[in-house]
Amino acid sequence: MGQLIIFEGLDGSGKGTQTKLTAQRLKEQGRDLRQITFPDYDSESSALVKMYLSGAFGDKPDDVNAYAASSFYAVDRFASYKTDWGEFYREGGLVLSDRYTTSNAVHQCSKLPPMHWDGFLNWLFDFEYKKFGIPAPDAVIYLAVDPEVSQRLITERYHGDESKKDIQEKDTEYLARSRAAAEYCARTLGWHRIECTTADANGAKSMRSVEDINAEILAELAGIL
Ligand SMILES: Cc1cn([C@H]2C[C@H](O)[C@@H](COP(=O)(O)O)O2)c(=O)[nH]c1=O
Repeated sequence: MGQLIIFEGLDGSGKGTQTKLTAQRLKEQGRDLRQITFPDYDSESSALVKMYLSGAFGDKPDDVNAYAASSFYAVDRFASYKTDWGEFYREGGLVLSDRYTTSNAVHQCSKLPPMHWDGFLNWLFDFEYKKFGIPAPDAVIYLAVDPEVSQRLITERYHGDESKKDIQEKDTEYLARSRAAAEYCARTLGWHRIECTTADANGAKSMRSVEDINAEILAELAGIL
């Protein structure tokens, strides 16, 4: 079996950028690897995910319960494993993924009261890793960002056009609950937490530089790969 490393974080945490940069740096060091990302929007397997995110089942994330929404994303992952990277992984390859089952852990957990989180997480990992049979990650790099900073980054990404946000991005209360769930998962599931926000002398918060964050990620991975 190969190794599977996940990059996780809330929307606007820079996961995509860090996954790409880490892949590039590891390739420069001579590592052969595959880089994947979820949802797999280019594949038909993401049809249900697209319907859900565009509001076909209701315009609030809570209109689709944690278990049903998780199954849409799980099917997308199963298809990608079977048709794209499974063989490479089974033959010993290194796979870096921008989001994975861990995104269901963060974003779907948050639809449930905290007392049900452990039960949901047990169900989720059994469902995806045991019943579906896709691999469990070897390590999860969790990019922690102050919610105020990540909201600013999401708005900038869409140039202030709120209508471009998907139903999860629009719901600020849901995002706050997702942050709580992410911190809980990082703490209880042994994720490697990288603090991506810094504050200046006046307390103004901003993101650390991409290179600075990446150097910390590479140092973490040096102990894993
Ligand atoms: C991959 C994945 C994403 N999500 C959520 C996170 C985002 O709010 C949303 C869309 O992902 P994106 O922002 O990376 O395009 O889907 C899950 O809830 N479970 C998953 O397994």
